[in-house]
Amino acid sequence: MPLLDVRDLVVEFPTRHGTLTAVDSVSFTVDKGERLGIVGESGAGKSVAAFAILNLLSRPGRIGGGSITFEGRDLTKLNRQQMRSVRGNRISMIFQDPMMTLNPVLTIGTQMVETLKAHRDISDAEAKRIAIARLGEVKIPSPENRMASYPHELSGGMRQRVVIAIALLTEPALIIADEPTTALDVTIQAEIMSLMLALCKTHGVGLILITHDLAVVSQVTQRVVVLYAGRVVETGQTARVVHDPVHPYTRGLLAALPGEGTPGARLNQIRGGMPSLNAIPEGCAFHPRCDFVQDRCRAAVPPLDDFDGHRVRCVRADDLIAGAAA
Ligand SMILES: Nc1ncnc2c1ncn2[C@@H]1O[C@H](COP(=O)(O)OP(=O)(O)OP(=O)(O)O)[C@@H](O)[C@H]1O
Repeated sequence: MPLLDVRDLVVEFPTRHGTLTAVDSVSFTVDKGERLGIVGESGAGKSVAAFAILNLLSRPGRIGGGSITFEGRDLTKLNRQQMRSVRGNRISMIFQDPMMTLNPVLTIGTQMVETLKAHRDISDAEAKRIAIARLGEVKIPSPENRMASYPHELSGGMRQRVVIAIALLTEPALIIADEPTTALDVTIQAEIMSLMLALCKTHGVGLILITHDLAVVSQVTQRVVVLYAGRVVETGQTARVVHDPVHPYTRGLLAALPGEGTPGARLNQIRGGMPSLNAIPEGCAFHPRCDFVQDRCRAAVPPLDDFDGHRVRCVRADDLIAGAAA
């Protein structure tokens, strides 16, 4: 049984003009200790899917269907109190902005001790000992002294390290990290990603890494889900998807990665942009941006076809795999 089994998840936002579907029948699993990437441009539905897992959708967002089974329990059926025993305990979340997690008026030590004591029946001294050990693990220099620091006394990178230490405090089975390094300097981004990868391995913790960056997905994850306009368009082993992408959207994301020798330059951007939820194109939602579009692409949403464990939602997948598409 997978650690997390998200099946046919639908997330919708009711509005005066009708119900908008941000996540449309999305399924994926995460095994114990496995690292899964969820990738797509802004507006693909990545964060909304993650928030749905943790029952953190902001109103009027709601789960419109599907199931989210974690450690054998359907999270969509838990009450608030039951959910509190999962969130921040069995599943931790790391956000882009460390200040979404850190309280500016409390010292790092106080926050860590309080977090631990909220979930464990342990003494202050024991909680402090664990907190210092975790700060050491995320390579915070002189962790004992840092316990007395306030978040504003740390750099952005150090703050995110503290957030990672907090995420690990309760020995969760799963961490959901939503663009955890996007707000940091490029050099620090790589350091923090390597640290997260190492810690996930050491602790055997599963990871859902949400990002727009396939290069990071390739570095950190074992499997990947590519989302476009709320739907899975391609999924499979990361190495296979990155080396032999099939869906024109995945190919476009890879072609748009900065090339060697052109730091920061974004070549070959996919033309156009992600549609807004009230204007998702008929048929394949990607068809207006696709170089391989045919009439049938506009007719119906293509199925997610399985090519030996590599799944692709494109009616031209066979042509693309054979290199025969034009
Ligand atoms: N509270 C809300 N009300 C209405 N629509 C919303 C709300 N929150 C998100 N959406 C819409 O849901 C869609 C998916 O948003 P989401 O934040 O999941 O995208 P994302 O892929 O995580 O992008 P980003 O990288 O920008 O966070 C977007 O079109 C967004 O406008």
